[in-house]
Amino acid sequence: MGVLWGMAGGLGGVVEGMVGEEGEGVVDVNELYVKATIDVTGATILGVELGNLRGEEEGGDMDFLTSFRRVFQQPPLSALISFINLFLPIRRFLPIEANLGYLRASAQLRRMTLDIVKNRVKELAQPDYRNPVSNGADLLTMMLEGEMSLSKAGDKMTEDQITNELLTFIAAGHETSANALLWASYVLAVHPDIQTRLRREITSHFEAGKTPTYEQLESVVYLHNFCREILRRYCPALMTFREALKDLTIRGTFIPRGTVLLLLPAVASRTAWVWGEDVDEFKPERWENLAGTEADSPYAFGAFMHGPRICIGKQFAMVEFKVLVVELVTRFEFGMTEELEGLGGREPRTTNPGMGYVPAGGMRVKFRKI
Ligand code: HEM
Repeated sequence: MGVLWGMAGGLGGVVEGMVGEEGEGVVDVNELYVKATIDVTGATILGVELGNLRGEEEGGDMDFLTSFRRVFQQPPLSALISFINLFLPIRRFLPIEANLGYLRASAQLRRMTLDIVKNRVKELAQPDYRNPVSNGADLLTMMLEGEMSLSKAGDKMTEDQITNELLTFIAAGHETSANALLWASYVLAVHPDIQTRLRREITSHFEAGKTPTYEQLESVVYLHNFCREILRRYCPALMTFREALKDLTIRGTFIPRGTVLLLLPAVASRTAWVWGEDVDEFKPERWENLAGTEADSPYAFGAFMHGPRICIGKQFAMVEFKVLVVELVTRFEFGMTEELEGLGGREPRTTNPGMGYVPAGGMRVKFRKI
């Protein structure tokens, strides 16, 4: 929790710097939140300080960040190749720079992550070592400590396997969280009533000047409902895959064994016969009165999916999301830019194709220091 609050404070500080002396300004939250969640990923998954949010010139591991961004924030052509590659493995054969640059960056990112793993193994062999970034509470340190407690060599993961796991967490853990925060900022800007209530509920639960505990954070029911409603209405991960392990029939359609199914978690979360006719409205209070199919079925809310492949970072993601929302909403008022006002109540267009639910032209929101 301490690491997360520290990172949230850093984000608040950067926004404060952006709004300057006047205390008010327009901020491109897309770029900003991706930077913030990359830094959270660095600290909590790897136990390293990436310094992305502070700005490249002020330090941080630039080589790591450059390859990280090249892989996870791909330019449009590279993103299109990645999308096609999900269905047709073209990455291995395509000799164009958009593809080759991506392949080089991914190989470099892998090498650097493996180096971090190897270094941490050496660091942990020192008797008094304590990771200074995460205080020992990062995933890599915890995995290695777990491995060290295993007695049989055959039970242990190799450094390569650990690296693969870490890369999966890095890939899955930052953009989804950044998208959730982006849509939260949009909703706060366009619904001042929700913003006021959220701020009031938060401040009434926390002691001024003291870092809230996990229990205090979890006790703010409206915050919990607000965050779940964001994830329902603006489901950040658009798609995931499953393979049918046996022949089956779903609602009259026969699906042979081996079929790869594309699942769209957002569909259940935006279906009127599940959630009711007000499915498209943003209503945090709907979570207080769940009564129909949405209450009966655990599958109604699909943001993290279900079953053995459910998002393993779900609990962490919820805490991270809440901490960042608390930090921002208690330090700033959110308002609409002329651009958002010009949409006349319509939502910004989103990218297509894409793996995430992201506004096509980015998202700019007005921040005013409280
Ligand atoms: C609001 C934020 C997030 C959302 C909406 C989200 C959603 C998802 C979804 C839909 C999946 C696919 C699950 C499936 O196929 O059944 C997934 C997988 C995964 N998520 Fe998240 N996620 C979020 C944040 C995070 C964070 C912060 C982490 C890491 C700390 C994380 C780690 C993972 C991992 C490792 C997987 C792969 C699991 C596997 O392949 O078995 N996620 N996530």
